Amino acid sequence: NENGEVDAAPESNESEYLSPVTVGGQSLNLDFDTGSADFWMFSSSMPLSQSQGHSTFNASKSSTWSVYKGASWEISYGDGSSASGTVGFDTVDIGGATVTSQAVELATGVSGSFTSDVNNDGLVGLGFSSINTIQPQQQKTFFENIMDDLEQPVFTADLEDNATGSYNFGTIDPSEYTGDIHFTAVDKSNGFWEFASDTYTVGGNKSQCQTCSPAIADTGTSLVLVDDDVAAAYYGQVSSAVYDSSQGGYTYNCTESLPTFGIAIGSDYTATLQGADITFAQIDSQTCFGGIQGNSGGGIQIMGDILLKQFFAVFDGGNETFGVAEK
Ligand SMILES: CC1CCN(C(=N)N)CC1
Ligand SMILES: CC1CCN(C(=N)N)CC1
Repeated sequence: NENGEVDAAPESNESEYLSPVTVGGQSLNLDFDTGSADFWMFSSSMPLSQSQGHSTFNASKSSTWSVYKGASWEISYGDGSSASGTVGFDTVDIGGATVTSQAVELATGVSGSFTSDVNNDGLVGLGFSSINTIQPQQQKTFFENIMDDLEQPVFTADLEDNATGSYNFGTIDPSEYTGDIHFTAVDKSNGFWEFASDTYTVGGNKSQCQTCSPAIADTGTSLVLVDDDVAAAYYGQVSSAVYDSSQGGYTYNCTESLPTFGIAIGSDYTATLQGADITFAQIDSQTCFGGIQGNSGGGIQIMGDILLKQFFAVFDGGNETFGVAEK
């Protein structure tokens, strides 16, 4: 088996987690993103104005690189950022787990938010390859390529609050969680680790959903984005909360003690966040920005890092399930 384990280091404002990956002998810090399926890196063939401050991959320095002639890719993300470029194949090693011919996408252009995000040298998409953007032929993700060689066809995410956590490929490490892992079935038809989430709790009081959009487990999104009626119900219990369109979400007085928030993971477990773990950022001396926000009617609920970092998360490619445990 080819199990592998790497650190997941939180970026300064905990907006993302970065992990060291070796491609053709070159090491870069990449953002593992279960909400997408493209593996791409900043490259030496980008304008310096876009790559300054980043590590870049130089295909001509890799003895194992091969070009995917005529192929290209182009992706845009929920936050409006985007990237595009060319494609090749190389040996990818993530903490000892190795794929000898991984489709690797080299950026020839990225949007401003990637250039300014200097710790992020690219992404490892860990969603399903039905949403990979490579043309003329979609290519498999690192996990899809290695899954059958792993001890178990799983990867786990132990993201931490203000500390370095880890991603593990091939094993579920019992030292990383307590109690039971609560699994739910995954519907991969949209390319995400998607599951039903039909109830929620605010301050311990359970409510039935109204919009009831399916949820995805998404390591590449910072916040928890719930249906707008759920966000309104939550902040309705926070006396100083207002929807501040200039900030793009709900803000409140940082001195408030926030109610707990729970979200169903499938039909028999509610993942509950403590009030103290819900604030995402302080935006001025008195005002805080919530880690729970509405999805603007997006039709999907996104369980991002604000939630994932409070739990141990298991992505099971064999059973096509997703599970969380306390830790
Ligand atoms: C549905 C969206 C969730 C956020 N995204 C992502 N993590 N790459 C994009 C897709
Ligand atoms: C999936 C996300 C990764 C980080 N992003 C960024 N640096 N602009 C946004 C997309």
